Amino acid sequence: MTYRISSLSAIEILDSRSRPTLAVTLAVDGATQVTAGVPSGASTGTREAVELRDGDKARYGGLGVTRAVGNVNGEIAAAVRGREFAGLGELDRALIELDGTETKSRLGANAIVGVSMAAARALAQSAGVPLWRYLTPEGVAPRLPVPHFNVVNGGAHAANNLDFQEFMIAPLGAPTLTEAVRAGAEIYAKLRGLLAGAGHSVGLGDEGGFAPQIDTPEDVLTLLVHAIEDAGYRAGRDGVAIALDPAASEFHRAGFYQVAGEKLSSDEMIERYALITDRFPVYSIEDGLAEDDWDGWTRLNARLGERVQLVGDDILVTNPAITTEAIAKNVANSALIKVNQIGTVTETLETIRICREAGWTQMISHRSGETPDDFIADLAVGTGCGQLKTGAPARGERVAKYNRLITIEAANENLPYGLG
Ligand SMILES: O=C(O)[C@@H](CO)OP(=O)(O)O
Ligand SMILES: [Mg+2]
Repeated sequence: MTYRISSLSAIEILDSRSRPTLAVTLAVDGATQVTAGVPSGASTGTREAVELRDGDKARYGGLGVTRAVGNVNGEIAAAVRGREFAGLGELDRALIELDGTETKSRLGANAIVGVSMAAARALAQSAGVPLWRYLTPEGVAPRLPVPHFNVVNGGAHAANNLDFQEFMIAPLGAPTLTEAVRAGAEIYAKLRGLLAGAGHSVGLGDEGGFAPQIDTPEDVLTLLVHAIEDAGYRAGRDGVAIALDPAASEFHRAGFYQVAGEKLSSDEMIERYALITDRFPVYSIEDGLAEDDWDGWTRLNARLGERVQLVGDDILVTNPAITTEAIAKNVANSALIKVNQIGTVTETLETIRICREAGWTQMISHRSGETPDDFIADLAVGTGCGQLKTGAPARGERVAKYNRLITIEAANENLPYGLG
């Protein structure tokens, strides 16, 4: 079966950080139009596909995306509208070829990923199946992922507080997705009370988590365990576990990891994580070391990889070739998956496949700049990877994804929940 893109256009809208991004609208074979909102990161890996921004300081301080919008409405639409495609893979390959650069910098990864996401949605619609089912690879069993609620925000996602970027609670032991969301919301409420009671700010960071002025990651973890237990849950893998994303590239300066006033070598940082995972129910650490510290990553994986999930984000950037190299070098045991880091849905699915076949786990992820688009909820269910991180259980653009998971669960009682 083939299909034709009958309409394709884009406009500039705002993301959750009040920065411009794209909404791409597309239809196939004259059917109803669908839209995709393009996400955008703040702590980006240097090898990510490149977002095209206008650079015109007079508009949005240079962050406008009218050139990327123009590329969708102009060159991309001219190249793909009316043309026959056998499927999403063929369209994505055409977009990659049209762009012609390694990093999608000519037309913009933000332009290309919006077209790719909208096309996937339109194809699911024309096949008469939910998006998650359309995205399910052959031979893979879909499942509802463990939501990873980022309840304390630091690093590049909040002003002047913690060095570690994300402290997430993950209800691994919840019986269902809906109960996992309830646990997340109840613990979030308890945490607000604990923070306020201790005189901390309960202002929010970019991903809806609290952004208190607390010095050390260990102090935050102590509070989190309290919040989990006060809410009536068990802290640990059989209840509610904790996942970290220190986003260490951001505090790796002059060859040292600079945490809470200390200057740590790679090996000292690794030992700090060993202590943290001994003391607290931390089951997963993403970007524990910097993206250019591959040797450190290998030692981290040798030291903790047997008992802790070590997730590569900035170091892998959802890139199939880099991920393949990282697997060969044994630098981690898990990959963070962000559609806009690589720029097409097809390449994203390819990176997921590579991980699955190597026995690496995968966690689907939002960006710190989001729209209410809930594409990634379906991607997480369809690929059966068992993990999704999409911020706190607060703020509309984050809650949209969790609510989408609840809706999928309600309509599909037989879908299993959990890591798998
Ligand atoms: O580091 C991360 O994992 C992401 C999402 O939480 O942040 P950003 O989108 O800013 O890169
Ligand atoms: Mg990260």
